[in-house]
Amino acid sequence: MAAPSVQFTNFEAIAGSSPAVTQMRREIDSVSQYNVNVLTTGPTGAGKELVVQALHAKSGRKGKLICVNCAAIPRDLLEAELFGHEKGAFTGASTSRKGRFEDAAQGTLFLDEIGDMPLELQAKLLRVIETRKISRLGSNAERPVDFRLVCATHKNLGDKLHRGGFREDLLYRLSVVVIHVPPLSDRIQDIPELIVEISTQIENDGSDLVPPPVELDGMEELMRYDWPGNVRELKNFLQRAAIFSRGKPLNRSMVRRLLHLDERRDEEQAFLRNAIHNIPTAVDQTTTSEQHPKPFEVEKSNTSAIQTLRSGQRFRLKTHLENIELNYITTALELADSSVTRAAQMLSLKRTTLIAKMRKYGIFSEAEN
Ligand SMILES: Nc1ncnc2c1ncn2[C@@H]1O[C@H](COP(=O)(O)OP(=O)(O)OP(=O)(O)O)[C@@H](O)[C@H]1O
Repeated sequence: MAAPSVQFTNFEAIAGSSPAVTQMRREIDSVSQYNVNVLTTGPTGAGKELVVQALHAKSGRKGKLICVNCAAIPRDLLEAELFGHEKGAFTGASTSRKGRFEDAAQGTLFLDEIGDMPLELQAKLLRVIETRKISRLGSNAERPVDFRLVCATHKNLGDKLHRGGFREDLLYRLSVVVIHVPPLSDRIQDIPELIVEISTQIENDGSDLVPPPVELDGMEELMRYDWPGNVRELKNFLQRAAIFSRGKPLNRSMVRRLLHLDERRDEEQAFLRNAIHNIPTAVDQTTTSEQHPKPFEVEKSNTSAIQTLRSGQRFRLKTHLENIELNYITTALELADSSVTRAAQMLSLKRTTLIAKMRKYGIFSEAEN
């Protein structure tokens, strides 16, 4: 089986001129010539692999860039994948085979999701880093290997280390240089440049898709969104836009539709109305919990949490809860004709607590009474 190597990426393919991306490019530039281990960190879809491709492209190393995703290969196969095996080393090993360390000869070995590497293999990796030699499974012969090691993780390896899931000595070895790729929400000013670069990539990827131009109000909407799936989510969005916009430039309402923002808002508002109408009030003293489902019961039927958490996209509970809180407060104020007192009753909050929350979110109520 041929080793999975990836296309070289131009340094220029890393779009963005925010301070964070400028710094990232500078770090790639400085470190690429040296054969030191590099760890790239950052949330999923932020561009870690792109950094690794740029590091390899700029390194001048003659061999290939070989990628191994430690989370995608079953534990018991990962060792043979990395180290290779001799014929008969295990059931089914009918021929001998090189491993990825050997495939990366004079090139770069990229171990993605290194945080998922089992502890036993971490010990073996540490030894290879120290000796620059490997033994294929089923053989005691040591073979010299010449590779440059780059690893990536979206997990906090420090946390994993404290829980005993990652070796401290290996972490120090891997992180001679750490290049952090920040979430897209921390460099929102890069979005226009990213759209240009990614649209060109999509136009040239053989899919026949042509992302539409973006109007000013559409761009504002895109820059307001928090992109939990980072640049990958932006790319998916542009592919969706190319399919559904029928060549029309993207304005605010199309962007909202394609991001399903109105549906999310409607869902939350419907949930809120349902919840508010089921809160027993002073007038409705006789209401019992049997007659009206509690808000919790309404929430249990909501499958969006399962979908979001299973999607693999970065999810921030704090931001999500703040959005829900803000939505409840604004809707309660709307339903209460801006009366803070009545809105506070609807939300079962003290009036002073609601006022404090309104200040936090910058909400002003003219009909404050
Ligand atoms: N700065 C950028 N400029 C252009 N394209 C980018 C940039 N950052 C990311 N991309 C594109 O976004 C997609 C996701 O990036 P990438 O695969 O590098 O993310 P990742 O952090 O490695 O994700 P994961 O942790 O899920 O493996 C890719 O198609 C990549 O080309």
